[in-house]
Amino acid sequence: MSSSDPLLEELEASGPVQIVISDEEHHQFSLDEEALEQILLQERVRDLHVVVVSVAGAFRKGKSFLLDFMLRYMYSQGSDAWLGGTDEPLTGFTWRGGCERQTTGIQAWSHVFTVEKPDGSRVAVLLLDTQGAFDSQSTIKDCATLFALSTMTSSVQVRHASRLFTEYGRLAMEEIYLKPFQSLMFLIRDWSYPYEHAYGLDGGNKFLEKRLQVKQNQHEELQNVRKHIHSCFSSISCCLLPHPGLKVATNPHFDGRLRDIDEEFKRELVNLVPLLLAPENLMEKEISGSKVTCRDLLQYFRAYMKIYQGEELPHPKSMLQATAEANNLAAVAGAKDSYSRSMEQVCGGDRPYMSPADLERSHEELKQSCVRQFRGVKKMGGEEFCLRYQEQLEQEIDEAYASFLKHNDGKNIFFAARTPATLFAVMFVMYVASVVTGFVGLSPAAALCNLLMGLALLSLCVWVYVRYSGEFRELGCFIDRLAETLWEQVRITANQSLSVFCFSFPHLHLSASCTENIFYDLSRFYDQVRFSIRAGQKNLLFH
Ligand SMILES: Nc1nc2c(ncn2[C@@H]2O[C@H](COP(=O)(O)OP(=O)(O)OP(=O)(O)O)[C@@H](O)[C@H]2O)c(=O)[nH]1
Ligand SMILES: [Mg+2]
Repeated sequence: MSSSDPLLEELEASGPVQIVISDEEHHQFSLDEEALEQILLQERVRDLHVVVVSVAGAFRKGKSFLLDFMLRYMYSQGSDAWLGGTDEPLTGFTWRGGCERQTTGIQAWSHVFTVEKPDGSRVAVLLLDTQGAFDSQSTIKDCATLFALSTMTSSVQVRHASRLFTEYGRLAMEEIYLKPFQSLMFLIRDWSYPYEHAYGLDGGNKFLEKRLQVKQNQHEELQNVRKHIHSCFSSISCCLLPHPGLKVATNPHFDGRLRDIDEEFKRELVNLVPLLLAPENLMEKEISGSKVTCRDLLQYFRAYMKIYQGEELPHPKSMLQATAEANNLAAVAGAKDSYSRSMEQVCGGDRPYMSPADLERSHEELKQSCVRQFRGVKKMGGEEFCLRYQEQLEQEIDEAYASFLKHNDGKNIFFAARTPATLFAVMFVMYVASVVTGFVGLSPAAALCNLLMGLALLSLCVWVYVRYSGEFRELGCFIDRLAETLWEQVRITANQSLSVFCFSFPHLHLSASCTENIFYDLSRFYDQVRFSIRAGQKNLLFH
């Protein structure tokens, strides 16, 4: 790869990006949409299905530390030596020792990895780090918001045991009959009882099974959590990790190098990370049964963030509503993007001028196919809800068409020459008028005509200068508008005269619509003829 390779440059510049910002004072969170857009809307990944891996849990437990090993795995692209050199400091998401919290809000790794799965599909992998819960500065609502956000947006969440959000999942469940969350992995660190349950996934799963058993003598609430957690997540697992050693936990100068980490911990880490990130284990984010692309994920973030900005914790129903809304918005965005891309190919910047009728025909065809695409996406919220978004899509497509049309008009050489042509015409008419009026002795009228001719000439000079230099563009637009108004006036007057003419000579068989907009209809007529010839229907020519 050369150093000017954009992917290489992006890799070199990659780092943690704050996507959810926490306002400490007001206990509010806000989404940095621009930052998230820059990550998720990169051309390389925006249409790929996304795997979102997040690590959440109590504060100061080593979440960012673990994520940095995940980053090493992702960057090594399947190499066996992914864990790194013995003296390499651990970098990536910022981590440190001590008892003061480090990560706030939600951070994403700016580089979205692309991985080919064994079935040949390419997926995008996004890594998220979240603020730790239960620190002294956050309220219960803060913790709940962040947990819920990362649970709702990730396909695999690694976290310490918590029961806070299983309730959300359960209530949403009642209405959609699908498991609302995907994969949850409890990670239990500093496990001290390997003689009862061995380190790793097997021991962890056995431990979890035992813990999730419902017993009659348990408190009802605990029983409920145990019952419901399985109905909320498609898969739940547990992994037990050994203590990483005293240097990791207590040495203030520890910089993450492998030399200072216990062998046993490293051994388990080598097993754990591929369980989450190996191509065959990657799990795409799904919402209501359909896989989500990076572009869709942006909509979900926006929708969820909106409902978490209120004073209260949102009701599960509004979470469901937000999901349905985002679901539909994502389908709108996907369909509109298909429309814009196809139209770009038909009449984009580098394509030559196209006749308005051909353009309209392509627009209608593409609009139909994009609406079909929208309707084909599995969506939540019912038919009526979906119709609202279909209308929005149609409106957005029409708006995009209007700008494509304008752009296309701009490529028409006659359209571009309209202003100077009009000004020339004004000058010519005024010149003739001044000669005639001068000849019959109406000298004030002749002077007025001369003045108008001079003004038209001045406008023409200014217009040429503006077009050439790109300065005083406002003035240029004003002259364009003035010329257009004049042109339109002349056109309307000409049409009206033509109507009167047709009315007086009906045997000419000029249609009524033709008199309304003769120029446009003539071009349509011409296109129709051309189209008919192309279709081999030569008889249409004589209609
Ligand atoms: N005991 C123990 N310490 C660990 C483990 N993993 C990392 N640490 C240490 O935990 C400390 C905190 O690590 P971070 O990754 O910053 O923790 P965090 O959970 O991201 O912290 P916040 O962002 O503040 O919530 C560091 O000093 C790590 O060396 C572990 O498995 N066990
Ligand atoms: Mg952290």
